[in-house]
Amino acid sequence: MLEIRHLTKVYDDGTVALKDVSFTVQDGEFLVIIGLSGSGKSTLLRCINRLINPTEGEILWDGVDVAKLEGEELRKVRRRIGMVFQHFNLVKRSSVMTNVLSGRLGYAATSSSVFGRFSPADREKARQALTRLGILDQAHKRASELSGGQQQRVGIARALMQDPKMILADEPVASLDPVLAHSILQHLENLNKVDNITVLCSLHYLDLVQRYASRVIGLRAGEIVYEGDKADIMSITDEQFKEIYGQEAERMGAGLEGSLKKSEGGVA
Ligand SMILES: Nc1ncnc2c1ncn2[C@@H]1O[C@H](COP(=O)(O)OP(=O)(O)OP(=O)(O)O)[C@@H](O)[C@H]1O
Repeated sequence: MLEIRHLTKVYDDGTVALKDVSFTVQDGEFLVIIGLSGSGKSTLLRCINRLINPTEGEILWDGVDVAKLEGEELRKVRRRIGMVFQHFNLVKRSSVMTNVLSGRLGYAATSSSVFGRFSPADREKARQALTRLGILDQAHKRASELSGGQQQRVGIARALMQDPKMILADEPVASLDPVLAHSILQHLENLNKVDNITVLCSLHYLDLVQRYASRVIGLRAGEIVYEGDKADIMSITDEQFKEIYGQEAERMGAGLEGSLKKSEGGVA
């Protein structure tokens, strides 16, 4: 279980990005975070794995306060938290395989992996991850040669190499078209349902929120202004969604489900 208690982040320039944020995430949830641009979604996700250091508050993960960890203890916790980024964050000139293997670096006992000598077991694990994401045939291409949807699948395969207990996905489909967005979210849903990996994901289309979230929190100016479970999400109106999200809120469009069968990455 993840318990965020009174989390506050004030950046060096005085910007208050999170203000006394508290919520709990049970293991196995698919929590979606919604909120306008600038509302604090990225800051919140990045505080949880300490890519950003919170100013105040606790991040209790199975009772351990991640906000207080340092050194080896922080490294051990971090390697169980996969991260998926809007712009994929791949090393574009490296191969897909190398990018996926890099997800294993947190487990490296020596520096050998840094120089490209991953163990046969790690390589097999990477092949399995790529197979699961449907892109094993791309393994030896440069990451830059892949389409956006394929690159995001590499990003998920890389996260999978960490044997994550939790995945933080920061606007993972914001750079993708609707069909690819569903394909990527289906992969995350598959990891959530089949492997019981907790997912925390920021999204901004109501259709996607309703389709994938088991629970939603809404942020506005760094504060939680909405919390809803599956039933609440399904009954939310466009007007209510706009109240939380602002006028930018929109639907991706009807009739997508039918076209998914043809998409390149549906988890059939
Ligand atoms: N390094 C930083 N230094 C100062 N202010 C920052 C920094 N990073 C983010 N902010 C500010 O903190 C607030 C929250 O930003 P954050 O990126 O977390 O929001 P967000 O909801 O993820 O927005 P977006 O969807 O645009 O990424 C914004 O006002 C932003 O300008």
